[in-house]
Amino acid sequence: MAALTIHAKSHDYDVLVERGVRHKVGEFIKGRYASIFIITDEAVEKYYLEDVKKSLNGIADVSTAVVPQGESSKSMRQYEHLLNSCAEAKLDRKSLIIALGGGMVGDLAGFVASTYLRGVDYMQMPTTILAHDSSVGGKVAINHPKGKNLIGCFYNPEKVIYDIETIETLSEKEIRSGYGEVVKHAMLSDDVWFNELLERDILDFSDSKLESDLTKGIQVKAAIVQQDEREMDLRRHLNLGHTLAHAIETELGYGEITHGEAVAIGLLFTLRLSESLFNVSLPVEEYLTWLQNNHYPLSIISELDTEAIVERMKWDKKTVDGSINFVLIKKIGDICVEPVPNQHLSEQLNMLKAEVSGI
Ligand SMILES: NC(=O)c1ccc[n+]([C@@H]2O[C@H](COP(=O)([O-])OP(=O)(O)OC[C@H]3O[C@@H](n4cnc5c(N)ncnc54)[C@H](O)[C@@H]3O)[C@@H](O)[C@H]2O)c1
Ligand SMILES: O=C(O)C(=O)C[C@@H](O)[C@H](O)[C@H](O)COP(=O)(O)O
Ligand SMILES: [Zn+2]
Repeated sequence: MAALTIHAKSHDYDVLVERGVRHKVGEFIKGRYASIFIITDEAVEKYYLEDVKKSLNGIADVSTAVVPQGESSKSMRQYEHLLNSCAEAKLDRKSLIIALGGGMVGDLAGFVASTYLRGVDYMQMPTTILAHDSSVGGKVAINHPKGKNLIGCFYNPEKVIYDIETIETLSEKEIRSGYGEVVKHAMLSDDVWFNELLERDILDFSDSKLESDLTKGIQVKAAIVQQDEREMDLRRHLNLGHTLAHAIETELGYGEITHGEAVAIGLLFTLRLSESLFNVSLPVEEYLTWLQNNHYPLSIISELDTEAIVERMKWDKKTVDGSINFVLIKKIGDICVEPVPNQHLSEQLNMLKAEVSGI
């Protein structure tokens, strides 16, 4: 069991990482709330909703809402649907919303919690590898056709209860997706962890390796969000790889590529782009080999229209006055943010497309 307390401006909250902890959720909530509203998706409902409901038996009135699985549910439509469900369930300021699922559910349910009655308490119960990232730090949002997470706010959970036993039912694609954010945290951190990760087949993880990766990822994120909760400066580092990733996700249509796979590709571009700007040598070949060995969908890059992607990148939230600010890397663990001219981004994207189509 690993536990960490995040010191946020609004309140401190604990992140508990433990196998099987979904069966004990009631213990953490007892006596605090009169009613509980669990938001989940269709796939997670099938596996874990009953366990959580059982653990809340006799603790409070429990109602549930189930949204379709997939990124397209992070939408105005599902947001409105959930607000209606909150009203129908007569939730009040002594109610708790539980987000049971991956990052899609966490972002959507968190945004509902942040706006219903101008804010009710919510708890994150992540069930994917990727959600070691999304469940911590309080960014909640839905997507807009123009860009990812364009409608949202910062709203911290009361608690994060992470039952890593739930990861056993994830598909290979979702393990790959989750490791996109794990490798991002390793790049932000140090080359010991990064190099060790590159040695590994991510489908072949042991429980202890997985727990250690997730705990380290959460620690990297926690250290940053505690210093800069609202992304005035340092928190932009957590967006490493995301300017391209979000552009790809939006261009292809939400859900056509997973967020973590897009991030993994965005990180490859970031390494190449950083080399071109700083005259440094980065472990690009090693990272590319790891991506190939683990079957990340690199060929998608060659299908993209370069100018369309550059246009999409302008919707990044770090863009100021039309200038795209990119999170760049000088060496593993040494990160900076700088404006990059559109022309240079186009050239580098074309070069990466050529490189990837040749492998
Ligand atoms: N708020 C943040 O800081 C933050 C950080 C990173 C990512 N995100 C967001 O998170 C989302 C991606 O999260 P995700 O990758 O968890 O996606 P997701 O929530 O869509 O889950 C991926 C798929 O796995 C299924 N699933 C979830 N848990 C399962 C389990 N235990 N067993 C079997 N199937 C399971 C889901 O039904 C879904 O089909 C994106 O919207 C991204 O923008 C937010
Ligand atoms: O927590 C953050 O800050 C991050 O940037 C983490 C990212 O992994 C995550 O995808 C986040 O939702 C992206 O935020 P956005 O502000 O670029 O939408
Ligand atoms: Zn992300």
